[in-house]
Amino acid sequence: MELEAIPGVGEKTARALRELEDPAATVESGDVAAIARAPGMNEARAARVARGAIRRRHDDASRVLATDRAREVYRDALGLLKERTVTDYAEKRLETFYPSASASRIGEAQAFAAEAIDREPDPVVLEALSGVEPLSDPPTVRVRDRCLATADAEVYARAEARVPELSVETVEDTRDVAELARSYATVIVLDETFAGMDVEGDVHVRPDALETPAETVPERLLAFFAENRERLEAAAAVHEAAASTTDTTNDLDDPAADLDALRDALSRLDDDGTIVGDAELERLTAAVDDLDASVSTAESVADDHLREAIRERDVTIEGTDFLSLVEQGARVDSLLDRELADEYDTAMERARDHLVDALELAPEEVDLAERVFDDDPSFPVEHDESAVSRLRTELAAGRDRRAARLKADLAADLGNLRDPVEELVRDALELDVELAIARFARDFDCVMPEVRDPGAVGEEGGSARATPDGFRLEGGRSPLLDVELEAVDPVDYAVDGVRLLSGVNSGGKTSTLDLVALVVVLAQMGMPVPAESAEIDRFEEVHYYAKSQGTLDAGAFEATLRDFGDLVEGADGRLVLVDELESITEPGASAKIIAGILEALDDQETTAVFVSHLAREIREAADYDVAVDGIEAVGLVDGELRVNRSPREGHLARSTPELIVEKLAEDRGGGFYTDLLEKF
Ligand SMILES: Nc1ncnc2c1ncn2[C@@H]1O[C@H](COP(=O)(O)OP(=O)(O)OP(=O)(O)O)[C@@H](O)[C@H]1O
Repeated sequence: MELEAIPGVGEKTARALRELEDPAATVESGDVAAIARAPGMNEARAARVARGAIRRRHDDASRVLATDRAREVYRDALGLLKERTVTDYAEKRLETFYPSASASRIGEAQAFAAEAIDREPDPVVLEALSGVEPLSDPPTVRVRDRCLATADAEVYARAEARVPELSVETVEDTRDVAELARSYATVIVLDETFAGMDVEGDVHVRPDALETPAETVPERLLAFFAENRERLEAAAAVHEAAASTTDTTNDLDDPAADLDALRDALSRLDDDGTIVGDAELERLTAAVDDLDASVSTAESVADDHLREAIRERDVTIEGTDFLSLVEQGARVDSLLDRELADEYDTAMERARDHLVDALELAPEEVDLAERVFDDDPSFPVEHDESAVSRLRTELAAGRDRRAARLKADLAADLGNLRDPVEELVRDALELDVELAIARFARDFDCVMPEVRDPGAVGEEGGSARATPDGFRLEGGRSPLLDVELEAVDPVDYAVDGVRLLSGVNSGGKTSTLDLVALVVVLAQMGMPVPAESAEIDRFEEVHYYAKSQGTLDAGAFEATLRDFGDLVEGADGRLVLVDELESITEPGASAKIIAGILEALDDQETTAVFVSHLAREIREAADYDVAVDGIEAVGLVDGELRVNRSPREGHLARSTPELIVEKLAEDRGGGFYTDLLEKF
């Protein structure tokens, strides 16, 4: 796939995306975290790329959100969903859901959401999700005791790119390789031509070394798993929590990775990528570290023994010995040797035993240890430094061999888990996306709406675009209202064509427009909507104009009129929601302007609701029979309006002033108020 063909992906972004392992598949997967792994990419940009890929797949160039207020409603809708995520990933992933006019895109998103809303948002699963994050690549580890060698310039370049962990050295002949083997513990030669050479040291000829990084640099896998340990454990916990809930709707597919194998592998790995939990490696490591201290303690053990022995011994010196001692400076140790030979042997025995015990030496190491204490007798006892050094070299080599073998074994196990854990984590993160949708649906008693093909209903044979069927809501309850959900009165409202919506002050006209906009935006995102039932046309564009704050100056007024000029000349299949357009200028002119706009829209296949307090005046100014709906006050109770929030079709609602005059007329029984009432 041409990455540049994705809307919003330029040359620079495409170049970054090409750094991914499988750019096309990753971008198509919608996996925001995986896309965000491209260099210089963050999750917000990754979400835009994923959205672009979705648009491309569905050949969807629609721009449903046509006005600022429509975009605000989308942000609110997205906000309600995002509030219900646990992970940052799910927040960003939800941004790939946008209101679309493409039937196939809406269908795809609806299929995802329909499955999601069946899930049970179990608190244990949500808790477990809090530790899950997308897997991250640790910084490159430098391995200094191993190198790659080649005589080929091309192989050299490839080796540097593929295995940045190791130095790559140029060699021309076996002598060069031998030279390298003296500086590096292990040399991996990449050229077949060196096969069969006889060089001392740990030298391997492995032309496939670049293709088998798990063997060549097991450290890479170990570092990856060490870095991601907590995320992996959390993802495993999510799978287990999901599997253990009583509700089977929570089951994830069988986890991609064998969780026991994963836990076992992780238990063998330290946070710095080294091996833990191997008694033999621990013994060898401790032996190397404690060697000097143990030698010196062993000396003390021997000295203590000798000191004790000497203290308790009566030594008789023959006269000649004594004389030679005095005259010739004969050494005391020769005397010691003779007099305390047995004791000295015992002392050395104890020193050796101490060393073997303290370092927990294995039988094959004992021989070297014994040589540390087989010097000439002396007091205090002295060790043989070169024997200590040999022992140290032997132990360190044993430790390194063991560590290398364990690393290779562990890397082999982890290599099998590398791809499955990607899936394990992605499934857990995707579960969070689904649970957010499920919680949203539950919190607001949502239903999956029916998104109709425009013109598909009510038109014989489904000819070209028919009269719009608009929208039909039953029991809609807007989560955006400033009252508790329990206190929200459900709203029924169905509109096809162009309507004026009249009603008392604070009756809920603006809230009705908000509800309609929210339901349409959510529905075209493929999401459930807060209603008992909802059917909507698949709108090409949503134009929602909020009420202006006060009268506009001449310039702003002209700009607004131009907007509406464009609007009436626009394409079919739009939803137009306008709130009290009259507030932009004086009432007389407003009524004429609104009437003119309604006339123009009525000729088109547009669904429109204009909220206005000037319904009567507009009707008079219009040259056709404008349809008017009304949010009615049922009456005034204790100075408070009782309202039926569901607009009544074909009904011009009485205004608040009219209602108050009516009440006064009733109270006083005739006179001024009754006359006044007649003027309405
Ligand atoms: N369906 C509803 N359920 C409960 N309360 C509602 C509902 N709709 C609106 N309200 C309440 O009424 C208030 C006023 O609603 P809204 O602003 O939509 O009325 P309006 O008819 O547009 O008012 P105005 O004519 O003054 O512009 C809201 O802030 C909300 O508290």
